[in-house]
Amino acid sequence: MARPPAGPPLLHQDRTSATRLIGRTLLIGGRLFGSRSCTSLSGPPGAAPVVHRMVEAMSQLREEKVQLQEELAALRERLALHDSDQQAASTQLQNQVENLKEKLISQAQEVSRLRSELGGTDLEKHRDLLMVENERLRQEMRRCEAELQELRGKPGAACTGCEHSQESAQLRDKLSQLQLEVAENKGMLSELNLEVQQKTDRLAEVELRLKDCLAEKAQEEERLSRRLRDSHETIASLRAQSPPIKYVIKTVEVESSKTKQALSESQARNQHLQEQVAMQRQVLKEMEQQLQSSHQLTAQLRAQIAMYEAELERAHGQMLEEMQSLEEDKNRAIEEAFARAQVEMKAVHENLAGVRTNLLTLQPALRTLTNDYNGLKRQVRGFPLLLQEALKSVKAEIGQAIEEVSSNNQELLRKYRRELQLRKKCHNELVRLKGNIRVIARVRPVTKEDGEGPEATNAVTFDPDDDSIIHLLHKGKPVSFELDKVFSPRASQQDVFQEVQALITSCIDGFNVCIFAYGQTGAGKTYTMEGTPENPGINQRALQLLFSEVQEKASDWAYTITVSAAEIYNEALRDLLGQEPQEKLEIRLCPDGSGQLYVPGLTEFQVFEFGHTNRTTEFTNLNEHSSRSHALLIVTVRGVDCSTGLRTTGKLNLVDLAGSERVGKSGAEGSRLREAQHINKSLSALGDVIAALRSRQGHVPFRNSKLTYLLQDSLSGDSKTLMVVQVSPVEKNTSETLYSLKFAERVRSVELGPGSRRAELGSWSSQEHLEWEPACQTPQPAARAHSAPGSGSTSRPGSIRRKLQPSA
Ligand SMILES: Nc1ncnc2c1ncn2[C@@H]1O[C@H](COP(=O)(O)OP(=O)(O)OP(=O)(O)O)[C@@H](O)[C@H]1O
Repeated sequence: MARPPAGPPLLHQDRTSATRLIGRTLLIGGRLFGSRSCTSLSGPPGAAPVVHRMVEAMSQLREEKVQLQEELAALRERLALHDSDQQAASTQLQNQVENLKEKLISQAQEVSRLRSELGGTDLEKHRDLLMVENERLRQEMRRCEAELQELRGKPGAACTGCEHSQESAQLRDKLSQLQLEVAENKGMLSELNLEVQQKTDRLAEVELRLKDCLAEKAQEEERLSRRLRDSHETIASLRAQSPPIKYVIKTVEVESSKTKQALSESQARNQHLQEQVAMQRQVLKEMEQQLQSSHQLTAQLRAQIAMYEAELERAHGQMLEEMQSLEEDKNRAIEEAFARAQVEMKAVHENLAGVRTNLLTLQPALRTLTNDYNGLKRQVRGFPLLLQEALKSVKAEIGQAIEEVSSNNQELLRKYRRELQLRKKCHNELVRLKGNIRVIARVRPVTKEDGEGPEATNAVTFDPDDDSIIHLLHKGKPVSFELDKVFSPRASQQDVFQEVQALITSCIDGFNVCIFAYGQTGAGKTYTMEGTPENPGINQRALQLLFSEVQEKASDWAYTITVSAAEIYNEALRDLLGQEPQEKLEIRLCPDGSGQLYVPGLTEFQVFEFGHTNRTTEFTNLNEHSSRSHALLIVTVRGVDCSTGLRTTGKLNLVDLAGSERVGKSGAEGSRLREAQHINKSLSALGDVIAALRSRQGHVPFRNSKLTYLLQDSLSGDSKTLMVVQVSPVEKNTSETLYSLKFAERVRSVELGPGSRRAELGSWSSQEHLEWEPACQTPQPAARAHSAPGSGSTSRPGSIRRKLQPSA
């Protein structure tokens, strides 16, 4: 029988063929046993048919026997084939196990080789080397430090100065640099140590795993070989037992499949182990690379250390050289110094000899000096006493000097005041000569009409050293004005009159004089000009003065004083002493061609009596008795020198102007408004005249108002003019005060020219002649020049202003 070709001992193929075999065997068995049972049951008792059937059965059995024999042969053949397959498979397994063993052995060898090559020994060696290197560097450092210390301690080092210290500093720098590098090396060493430790640990782990793998492999191997042995035994026993072959074949087939499965498992495990080995190899390779880089690093470090050592060596050499040169310098310097010292010593010795001889000659001088010193000492002891006496005398001298100085000061002050007076006089004289309008200011006291509160506070101050200065605080701003004289609220009527009396008396000498009071309503104009019965003002005092002056001169001069009183109310001039006070008067030029003005029909009283109170006053919001008209008191003094016949005429105009309040502020309306408008118009006309006079214009607009027309004589060159600007001190009136003071300053700068005296020999002018008879020729008491109702001696002095009833 031909054996089937030995195929690959694959488990799958074997399993299918074995299954087919078992199936056929069972089929054959079935028939076999089936036919047997049939034979035993169906034997007929007849001969022929029975024999026939038996023969048939026999032949059938023979066929079947042949068939079975063939099948058995085939089975045997197949069994032999199976045996050879199994043998091949086991051989293959054995080969595989052998291979694995070899591989394991080689791996173990490789591991041991790696261990021997790269393992702990080399790394440890490397580490040891680094440690040794480190130790050597430390020793080097210590040696450098010791040298440095030694250099510092050397005596010559101190005198070498800054060069040595620079060298030392350099060395110190190098040393610190080396220390730094050693520290870095130390760090790297510790890192390497750590790395080596990690690698050693990993290697031990790999070894352990390899050992485990080997043990597993050995176990597996043993198990497989045991099974193989079992399989062999089974096969042998199968071979020995051929009759129950079917069962055995089946068992073998089952066993064979299990074996195959185990084989495949062991192959898979083998695969896994191989992968692990490959991985371990990879790890080992990486470790090798790391070790390589560590080697390189170590080599670099070594090179650096060698470089530093060389540098240190060089620095050390340099330092030694420097020290040597310094030592030489020092020795040289010492020698030079020594030589110099010897020379100097010699010179000193020589000097000493000279000094000794000098000393001998100086001894007598010293003796005298000692005597002097003793004398001085005695003097010094007595010095405090001397000093005290000197101080006393000096103090006395100083006291005397101070007294002298203070008396001098007093004298100077007196002189200064005198000079001041003189200056004033000179100024006044200058003013007179220049014909300036003199301007004085008078500040009234705060009255209860001013009210209370911040509006009634004082806004005017004075200069204590200069009585011509007035300060005004207007809206928080201080403004100063300089006038000819400023009277504070404390000034009396007499004080003010004293200032103007010289001016008044000059009209006895034939001068025209004009005094007018200007200012805001309620600022005190009437008070200054008229005053009160108890405390009269300029008007009354002027008349009194004139009368007393005239009386004093009565022996040589015959004087006549006449008085007229007029008011300008709403631009109408009215006679306050006439019979018809409502009659309007006109101002005319004198027909004598003198250019003088006169008022025809104006009542003129001779003697010592004057004006009745026919002055227009009215209530306003500002002043209960506010004057709404300009009031004029005209005093004419005519004199004749009894011996020479010289005649003089002086006119004194005393004007109390109406209040310069603003229309809006006064709250006036109707007839009061008209009054205010007229007053303002006349005052602005006065301003225009002043402006024209200041700027020396050819035309002065005197005729623009009755007031300026009437005052034309007083405001032109023939007259001596004085303005009293009345000032309210309170805060609420500062705007008006400012305006008044500005106007006053403007008026002050007007130059009218020196006043001229009206004196002439011969007759009076026709007008005067008509009105006056000289007292020398017919001496009589005061006589009326012009008849007027109510004439006669009205000796009661009083206000020349009259009061009109509000309804008038
Ligand atoms: N120097 C002063 N001492 C005391 N009282 C004064 C002084 N000056 C003015 N007065 C008082 O102030 C008030 C106003 O004064 P006065 O009537 O003279 O003002 P005025 O300027 O004439 O007013 P108007 O323009 O309205 O006539 C009066 O009561 C007056 O007595």
